[in-house]
Amino acid sequence: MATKTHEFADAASLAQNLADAVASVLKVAIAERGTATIAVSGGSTPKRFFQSLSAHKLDWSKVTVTLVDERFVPADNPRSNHLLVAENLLQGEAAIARFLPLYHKAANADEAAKLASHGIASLPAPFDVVILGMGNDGHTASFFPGGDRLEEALSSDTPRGVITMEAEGAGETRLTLTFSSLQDAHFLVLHIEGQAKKDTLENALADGDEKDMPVRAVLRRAATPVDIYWAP
Ligand SMILES: O=C(O)[C@H](O)[C@@H](O)[C@H](O)[C@H](O)COP(=O)(O)O
Repeated sequence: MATKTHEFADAASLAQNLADAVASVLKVAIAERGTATIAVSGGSTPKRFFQSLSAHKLDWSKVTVTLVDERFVPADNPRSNHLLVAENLLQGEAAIARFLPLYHKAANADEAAKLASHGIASLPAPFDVVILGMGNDGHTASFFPGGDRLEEALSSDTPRGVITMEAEGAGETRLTLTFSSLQDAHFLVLHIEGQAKKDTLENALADGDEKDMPVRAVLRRAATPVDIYWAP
């Protein structure tokens, strides 16, 4: 279990420091490869970080932004992670970045997941940056406890790509990157805030089954050491 924790006095300084670190990784990727990729999570936590990152001066025309997971809803739905990213990250300097959606207007979520997988497969692997969040139930991405395809999503044998996930705590049907898609990112971040999430993390770092707290799969088995960013 390789993790490094970065604690900050408040959310604003976390957002600025994480944005600085991510921008540095993206710049190196662009310098070395001519392109850069970042997969981000939704939820309420990352909004300030997105806004800080969007102000960074780098060649955003060389950056592809995608999602770690998405609700199976169109981008005009208030629950859409695409909408959250469009309104908070794809602004300012970052407005010209390419966005690769997971949601597609398809007959069903499985068809949308297949289309999303094709899109992800078109990107160089591994991701340069993956930003994960965590729920107080120990989910990350859309790896929810009790998820109908949780075992498949977490299996190292499941190829890179996007699969659907149904779970009691998930609300709509989800589209999620598989564990193998995100676990070897060059910069793998778990961004959490508040004491409740810190307590949940301590629980996740203790013994227990991955199925009960799926974030354990990332904390225990990710090829890349996880950088945990936390503020009260
Ligand atoms: O689509 C989502 O909601 C996210 O990908 C999800 O995994 C999120 O990171 C956690 O649920 C934490 O959400 P909060 O930041 O709102 O606590």
